[in-house]
Amino acid sequence: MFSDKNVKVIIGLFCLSIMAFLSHRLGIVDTSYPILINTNEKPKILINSIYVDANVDDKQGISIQCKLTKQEGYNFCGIGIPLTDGTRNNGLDLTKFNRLGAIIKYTTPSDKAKLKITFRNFNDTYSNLTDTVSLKFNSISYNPSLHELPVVIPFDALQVDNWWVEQYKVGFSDSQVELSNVSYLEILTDGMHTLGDYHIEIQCIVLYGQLITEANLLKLILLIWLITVIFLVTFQHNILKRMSITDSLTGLFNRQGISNWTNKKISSRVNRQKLYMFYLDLDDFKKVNDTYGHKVGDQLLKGFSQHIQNYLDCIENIQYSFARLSGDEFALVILGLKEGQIKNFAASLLCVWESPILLEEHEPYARASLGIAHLSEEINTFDELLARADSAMYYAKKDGKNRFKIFNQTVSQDIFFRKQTAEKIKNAIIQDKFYLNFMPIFDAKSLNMVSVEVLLRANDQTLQSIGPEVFIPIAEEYNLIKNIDLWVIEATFKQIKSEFSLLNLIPLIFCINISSVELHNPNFVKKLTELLELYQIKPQQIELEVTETSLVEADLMSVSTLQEINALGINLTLDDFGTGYTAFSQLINYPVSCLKIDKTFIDNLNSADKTKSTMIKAILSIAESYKLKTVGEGVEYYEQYSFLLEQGCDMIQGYFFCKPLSWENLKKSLNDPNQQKLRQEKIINLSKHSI
Ligand SMILES: Nc1nc2c(ncn2[C@@H]2O[C@H](COP(=O)(O)OP(=O)(O)OP(=O)(O)O)[C@@H](O)[C@H]2O)c(=O)[nH]1
Repeated sequence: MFSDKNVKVIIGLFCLSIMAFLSHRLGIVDTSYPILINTNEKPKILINSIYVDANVDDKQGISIQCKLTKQEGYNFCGIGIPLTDGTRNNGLDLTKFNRLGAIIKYTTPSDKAKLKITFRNFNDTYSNLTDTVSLKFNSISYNPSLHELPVVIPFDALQVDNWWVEQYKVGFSDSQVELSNVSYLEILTDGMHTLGDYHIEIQCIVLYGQLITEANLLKLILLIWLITVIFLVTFQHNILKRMSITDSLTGLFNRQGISNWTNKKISSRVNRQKLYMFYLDLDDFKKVNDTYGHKVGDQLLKGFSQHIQNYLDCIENIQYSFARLSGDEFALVILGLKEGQIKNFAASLLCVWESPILLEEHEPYARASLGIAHLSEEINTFDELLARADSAMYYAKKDGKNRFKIFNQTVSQDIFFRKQTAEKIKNAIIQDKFYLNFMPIFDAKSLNMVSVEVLLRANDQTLQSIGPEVFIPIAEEYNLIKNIDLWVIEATFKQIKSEFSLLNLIPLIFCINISSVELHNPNFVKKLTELLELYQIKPQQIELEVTETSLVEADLMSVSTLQEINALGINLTLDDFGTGYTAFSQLINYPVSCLKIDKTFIDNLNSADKTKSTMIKAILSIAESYKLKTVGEGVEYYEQYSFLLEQGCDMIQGYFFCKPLSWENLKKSLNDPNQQKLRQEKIINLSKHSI
């Protein structure tokens, strides 16, 4: 619970407490008060009998000479030392002292004679200035001949004189020793039982005490501990509270912080119409991490947030809250902009990070997509507002990134559509409404069918009408793709098993597409292995296709998953090759055995622009040098086929030879020996025409 700093404070305080206690015990905080030096009042002779003569000499210390001439009644003689000017509440407070040290020489006719020391305390409840005897007698009697000099008398040994208690009829509470307002110190013979000379010579009387009593010191230490602990707990609580709303990397608010801020503004209902939420997501931030490393990525996030903050601080008449939500996602809530200003503001925000962000060694560019949502009447919480801005941002990304999109009716309808589609996908999985089609792939030279790409189809009408190119990305967005991938793999394996003998005679490879999320799914390879065993499928019968774009990140996990798949004996194809950013030299890092040239290159082969054909030539030549097989997909015309054949493409896939087949038609095609011949004849005929 406590931070290192707090632990240090506690340890420090503990040491100080011990030191204070030990110092107290060792007397370092002791104090003393020499009475004879500090009093200006004249000592007084105290006697109670006409048979006693006394005279005082106060030149060196104070001494008194008494002579008892006749023994009758109780006789005493001594010195009274006034400690005050005699006014009622002007006595000494001796409570901070705990002992008295005295050098008093006492000469008597008998060595049994005792000396009495009395502190006289004034207390309004029983004392009267006109009757000095009414001052309480806090006394001790001792025999000086039994003690070495100086004698030390602890105050604990003082007692209130009994005769005084009885004479003044004081109650229990007042018959205790009391030293808070001491007016006199008396040093007397405690009775004079033998005739003769009594001599009291007071050389020195010192009161000893401590600046603070042990009990008070302990109380003080306890109080300091209490205050410190309360302070530390409050301090710690504030730190934790602050941490709980702060992003540690950028120092901005985190999601909780901006949520609190925004919800307060929403509930205050002031200026609602001027509150806008901006959802910012950096574009292609993964690439920054991959190219420069996470440390630079972190610096970029900091630099980016600083750029925006600096910009916002220059804008007058707005209130804002800016937060990092997670990863490369930020939220900005602005209060004070009018509707007409929003587009300009968003456009200027996009310019803020146009210049490169200067880091120690690199100068990476930050680009971001913005989603904007306005606080309308039907929105009551931060989360609702954020969800809208997030959806709008999603569209800004889809439209090409580095732009802004304001949440509107179209966005809202599209979200509704996507949610509904996701629901349908879920139901289709549960109700087994998917089925498979098979797209043949032919050897470019022999035109023999060597493999088929497994295609997912849905029985559900809506899914059928929108097609897999729309519903598969939605399945990815709603995290349903893993279920679909496994469904396709298992369904394919079941079909292969059902035609075991046919597929034993005609070796055909089934190419199955898997989503990029499987490359980060630690259970995928295990599940794949289980299914291979369950349906007794030979790994050589299967090929898995991953899109090139899923490998852009080139992270270690993707590569290691690919290696594990490869180790099972399953070959890998890089699908849609040419659309991603894979440098050709990177191909060596991926354990793939085949490249599938993206359809967009083949579609545009006939155009005047020769960049596509140049690209195909480059891909084919690099594949040859890396000893990778190649497939040209989306071949629809003879010219496309002949170009690919001429350039050395190994396999061809496309409507030119065959459309996707159902399982039944695939079987028929496999069983028909004339099919290959027909394809060859088609080529021969078309080649004659083209000459
Ligand atoms: N350096 C750094 N990277 C992070 C941090 N948190 C998340 N990331 C990475 O940020 C990247 C976020 O990527 P995405 O937003 O999904 O993808 P993108 O590359 O920005 O692509 P688009 O958003 O589609 O433009 C991931 O690679 C995360 O691993 C962080 O604290 N520091």
